[in-house]
Amino acid sequence: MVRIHPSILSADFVNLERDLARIATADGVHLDVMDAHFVPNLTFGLPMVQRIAEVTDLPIDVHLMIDDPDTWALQYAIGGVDSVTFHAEATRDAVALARELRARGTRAAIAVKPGTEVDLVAEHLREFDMVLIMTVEPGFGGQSFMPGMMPKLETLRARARDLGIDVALQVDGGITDDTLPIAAAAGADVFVAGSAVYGHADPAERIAALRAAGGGEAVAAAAGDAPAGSLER
Ligand SMILES: O=C(CO)[C@H](O)[C@H](O)COP(=O)(O)O
Ligand SMILES: [Co+2]
Repeated sequence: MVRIHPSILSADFVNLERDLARIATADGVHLDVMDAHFVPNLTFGLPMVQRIAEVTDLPIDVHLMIDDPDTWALQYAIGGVDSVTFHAEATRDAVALARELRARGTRAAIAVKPGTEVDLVAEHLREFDMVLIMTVEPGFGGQSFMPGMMPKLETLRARARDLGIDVALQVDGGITDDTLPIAAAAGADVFVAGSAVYGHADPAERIAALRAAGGGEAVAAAAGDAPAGSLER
């Protein structure tokens, strides 16, 4: 299954409601929260996520690139937010945080930067609904895909198979028509795309093209399907 989650990082923040409407055929929307500490960039925080949740029916996938998610991540477990992703590198107790998120009805996801191994994540894979393998250094859109991250996906997909669990594997950074099939072959099933969607005149056409590149059928989460969420446990 190929799920496309456009990142609004490359959208027009002044015309965000319009740009959200343009990706209505996507499977979810990816919101990059950056604090200028964990990453060298600053985007937006909870008020913006709350407002976006009011105007879109798409399942929201919040990617927290912030220090101290143990303290802040639970704030994002609000209506309309399907999953909250925190970084392994910034979290004191990832298992405890994942359990708290799940207890609040939000899917829990853990992200790893390119330099972080996935051994510990693999060890506790049952605790997470999704693992985000960063295929660029977090902080900015428009960077080049790092194919060297593919063994991490293969390791986690094999581990999930061994455990008999269905965990979503997301990739984020440099996803295009050319790189999506590489990540899909390695085991990814949720694909974040910022510039490959919003860097073009017709985002809906780009979503369809990315799905086709993954060999996936159009599985658009039409408005009204949102409660089903974009990630299946
Ligand atoms: O988390 C991110 C950056 O840290 C973004 O989600 C990602 O970079 C999307 O942008 P693009 O598809 O243009 O690479
Ligand atoms: Co992201």
